[in-house]
Amino acid sequence: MERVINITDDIFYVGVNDRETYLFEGLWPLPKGVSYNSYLIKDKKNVLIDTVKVSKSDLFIQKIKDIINGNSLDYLIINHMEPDHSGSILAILNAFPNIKIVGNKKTFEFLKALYGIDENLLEVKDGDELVLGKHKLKFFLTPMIHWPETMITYEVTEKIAFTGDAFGGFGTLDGGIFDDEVDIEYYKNEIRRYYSNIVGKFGPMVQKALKRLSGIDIKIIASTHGPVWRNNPQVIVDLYDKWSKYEAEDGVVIVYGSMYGNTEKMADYIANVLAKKGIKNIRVMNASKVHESYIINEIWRFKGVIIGTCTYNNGIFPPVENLLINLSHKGLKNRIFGVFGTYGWSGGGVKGVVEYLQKNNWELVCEPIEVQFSPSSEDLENLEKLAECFVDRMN
Ligand SMILES: Cc1cc2nc3c(=O)[nH]c(=O)nc-3n(C[C@H](O)[C@H](O)[C@H](O)COP(=O)(O)O)c2cc1C
Repeated sequence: MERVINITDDIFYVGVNDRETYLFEGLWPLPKGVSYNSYLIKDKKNVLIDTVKVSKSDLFIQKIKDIINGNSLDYLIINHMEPDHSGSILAILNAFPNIKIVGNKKTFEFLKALYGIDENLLEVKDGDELVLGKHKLKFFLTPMIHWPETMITYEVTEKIAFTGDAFGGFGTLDGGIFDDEVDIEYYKNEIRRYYSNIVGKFGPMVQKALKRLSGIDIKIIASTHGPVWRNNPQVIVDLYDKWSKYEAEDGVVIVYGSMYGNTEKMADYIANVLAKKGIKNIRVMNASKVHESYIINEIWRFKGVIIGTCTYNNGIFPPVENLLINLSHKGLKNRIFGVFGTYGWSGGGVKGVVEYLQKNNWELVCEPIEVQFSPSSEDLENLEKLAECFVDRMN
C-alpha cells in the first residue's frame, strides 16, 4: 500500500513522481525530474482531479483504489488535456467504467480527438458549480494558461484552487509535498524554469487569470506539477504576477557562441568590466554547452541580455540562433540588450542577432561590436563602453 497523503481530511494527493523522462515535452531537460499531481476528493460523490502520464497509470490507480476502498469513483475533472495529465484517462475508464468526465466544450473536442472518448460527459461553463455533498466545486475557464481548454477548479468549502499547470514547477516531490514541508528555495529555480519554458509565452493570459482569481479566498494552491502551496500561497501568486508582467531583477546574462575562443574572450572581458563596476548578478553562458532551457530561465530573471556570436556561414552561430528562435517564441518583453561578435572575412553574425532581438521589441542600449577574428586593444575599449551602457541602466 502506498503512503496516503492528505491535503485536508477528505482531500488526498494521488500524484506520482517521474524520474525517468529525460526531456519534458521532448524539449526541456529534467535533471531533477517532475511530478504529475492529481487529487482525490472523498464525499457523497468521489471525485478525481486530473490524471497522470500514461507510464505511471498502474501506480496511480493503485493509489486511488487504496483510498476509495471499494467505493465508486463518480467524477473525473479535467483541468488540462495535455497528455502528461490526460494520459491515464483511458486507464481510469477501464478501472472505473461508470465515471463521468467533467470538462468544458474545448476539453471534449480534445478528448474525442486524442482518445476517442465522447460518452458519459458533463460539460461545464465558466462559473458553473458541482455539489459533491459536503464539498462544492466551482469552475473557472482560464484559456491559454498553456492550452485553450485549461480551467481552474475551485473547491469552495475548503478554499482550494486546483490550478492545472498554473503555479507549477519542475522537480519531483521527494517525500514532502507542501511548501512548508520541503526546502522551497530548492524548488524556486525549477519553478521559474518551468514558468519561463512552458507558461511564459502566455503572460497576458496569466494576468487575466490572476485578476479573475483575485476576489476569491484561496487557502491552498494545488497545481499539476511541483509543491502544493498551503502555508503561503501568496508567494507563488506574487512570483507569477511578476514573471507574467515581465518584471526583472538587476543583472546581466551574457550568452555566447564560440568555436575557437575569441568570442568567449570578449564575453569574459565584458563580464569582468561589469563586475568591476559593481554588478553582482552576472551569468556567462556558453550556448553550445548549456541547454537553452536554462538560458531562457536566467534571461527571464535579469534585465540585461548581451549576446555574442562568431560568424558562421555568413550568419549567426547555430546554437546562438537556436536560442534566439526559441526566445522569440516566448514573447518576453522589457529587456535591454547588446550584441558583440567576431568574423573572418565578410561577417553577418552580429547583424543577424540584432535583427532577431529587435523583432522582440527589446531595447538595444549600445552600438553592436563585430571584430575581425580577435579583439584588438581598441575593440576592448569598445567592449568596456558596451559594459558601461548596461551598468548605467541598473538601479
Ligand atoms: C566553420 C567556420 C565557418 C565560418 N564562416 C564564416 C563566414 O561565413 N563569414 C565570416 O566572416 N567568417 C566565418 N568564419 C570565421 C569566424 O567567424 C572567425 O574565425 C571567428 O573569429 C571565430 O570566432 P571564435 O574564435 O569565437 O570561434 C568561419 C569560421 C569557421 C571555423
